[in-house]
Amino acid sequence: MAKIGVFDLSVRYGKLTALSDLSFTMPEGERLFISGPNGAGKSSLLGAISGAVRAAHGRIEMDGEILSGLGPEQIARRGLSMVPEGRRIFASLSVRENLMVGTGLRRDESAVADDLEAVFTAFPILRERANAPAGALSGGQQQMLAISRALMTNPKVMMVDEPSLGLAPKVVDEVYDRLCELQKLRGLTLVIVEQSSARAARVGGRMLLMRGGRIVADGDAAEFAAGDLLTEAYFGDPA
Ligand SMILES: Nc1ncnc2c1ncn2[C@@H]1O[C@H](COP(=O)(O)OP(=O)(O)OP(=O)(O)O)[C@@H](O)[C@H]1O
Repeated sequence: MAKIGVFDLSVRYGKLTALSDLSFTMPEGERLFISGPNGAGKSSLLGAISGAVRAAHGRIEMDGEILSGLGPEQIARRGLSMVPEGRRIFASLSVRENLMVGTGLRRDESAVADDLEAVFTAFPILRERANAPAGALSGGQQQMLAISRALMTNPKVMMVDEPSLGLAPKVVDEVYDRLCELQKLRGLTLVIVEQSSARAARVGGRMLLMRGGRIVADGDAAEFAAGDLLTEAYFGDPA
């Protein structure tokens, strides 16, 4: 059974069609990059899966259960967590308070404490700065905080919208290294919006290339970057 299944999904904003009859499935533990130019529909796809954006038609499933029609909180309770574009941390709250925001739906207090320890072990800087206001962190540290906050919900599936946005290449490397370690450690199914197919190829995984609200290619990220120079030239590559 697929971990995530998307079937004939369409999303419209008024008269504008953002996603058009889009379908794909992904198995548990997969790392899937979603790439494509501005306006391709990448964020709309993540929004529809997480319940933040309403589908015009189609069906989304997780572990065979239909998610369509459920709200973001109900979907989060089923184990799907989202790291939004722009990170959206609470600048005036401390790092620790930001992390605890992610645990609002959980009742398992001792497991929450274990997860906090695991996050602090993965990102020692967050332990060091636990009582500092999150707004005082650097951009890369804020991205790590946003990822950690999502992990504190104890997700099975995590979706990250453009983790490299506005970060220096070296910091992006570090964010991806940690993300991949955590995926392995927790057996996460990971969906990442990444504009740079070269970056996706370096990290490794499957890639869906979107354009105009449709999937135009689906394959190994490394093969895209190595073999399809025309695509690369057409879409450009900010990395
Ligand atoms: N809330 C909204 N209301 C109206 N139109 C929207 C809304 N959100 C997105 N759109 C439009 O839907 C299309 C898909 O946008 P979306 O943000 O999903 O693409 P994207 O691939 O994530 O783009 P980017 O890389 O720029 O973030 C675009 O034409 C966009 O202008």
